[in-house]
Amino acid sequence: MPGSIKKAKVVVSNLTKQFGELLVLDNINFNVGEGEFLCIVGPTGCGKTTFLNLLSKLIPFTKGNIYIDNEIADPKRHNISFVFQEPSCMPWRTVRQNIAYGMEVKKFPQKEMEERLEKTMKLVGLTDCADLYPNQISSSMEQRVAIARAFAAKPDLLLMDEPYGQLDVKLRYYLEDELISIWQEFKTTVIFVTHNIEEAVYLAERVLILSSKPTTIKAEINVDLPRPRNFLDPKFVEIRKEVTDLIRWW
Ligand SMILES: Nc1ncnc2c1ncn2[C@@H]1O[C@H](COP(=O)(O)OP(=O)(O)OP(=O)(O)O)[C@@H](O)[C@H]1O
Repeated sequence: MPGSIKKAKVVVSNLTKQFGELLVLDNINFNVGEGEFLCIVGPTGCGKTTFLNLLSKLIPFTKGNIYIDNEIADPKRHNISFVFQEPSCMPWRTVRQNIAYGMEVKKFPQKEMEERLEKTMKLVGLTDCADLYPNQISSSMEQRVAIARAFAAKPDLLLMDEPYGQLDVKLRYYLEDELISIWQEFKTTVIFVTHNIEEAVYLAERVLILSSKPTTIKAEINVDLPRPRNFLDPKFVEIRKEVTDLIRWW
């Protein structure tokens, strides 16, 4: 874990998931540091989405446990936000109202809500569209709204499931930089799942590499490169190759 991270925010302990006879996740153990950006990569069908669903307690696990701030993770007590591959905006709310939603639910004081709202919209370049409705903006803009909403609500843990999977490469590079800016500003603890090894090495402080089923953690790679990262930096290329070699299942 990078030296700047002192405290474990999330502890995943002996996590096991079976669907009937099918053992998907097999005794997974790891910690996520407070404010860390962790990426998870792994072969198709190894259980990445299942894993995020377990973390957010959308589905029950077979064995093991997840702790947040040393307590058993509980969606009633902890704020676990999720950003999916498909943007999910409420069509009857404007951009501003969509971003404010999580803060309203959590009853943020009005002044704090307005400050965070303005700051977030600026960080993701949405200030000029604040009063538009989701059907008036592009789907990449909608995804920015979903991401802004998730960060604005001060989650204990933010789970991201391939949020840029549908976007073209150029736009994705741009949004990845934007994501790092907002993460650096709010110091949120993030778990980001992706198929894309380059994306993982670009974003993460640490990459967890999952095996194929029954899935375990095959390796863990620290990415100690300065930001903004450069895809052509020989050290970047070296880490990308290391992750690729570890994930290779063909
Ligand atoms: N509700 C379910 N019932 C039975 N099996 C399931 C269920 N959900 C997922 N699985 C199985 O669990 C395994 C892991 O699925 P999951 O979607 O989590 O993988 P993934 O790594 O996210 O896949 P991908 O890389 O394609 O996104 C797969 O074999 C899938 O068929």
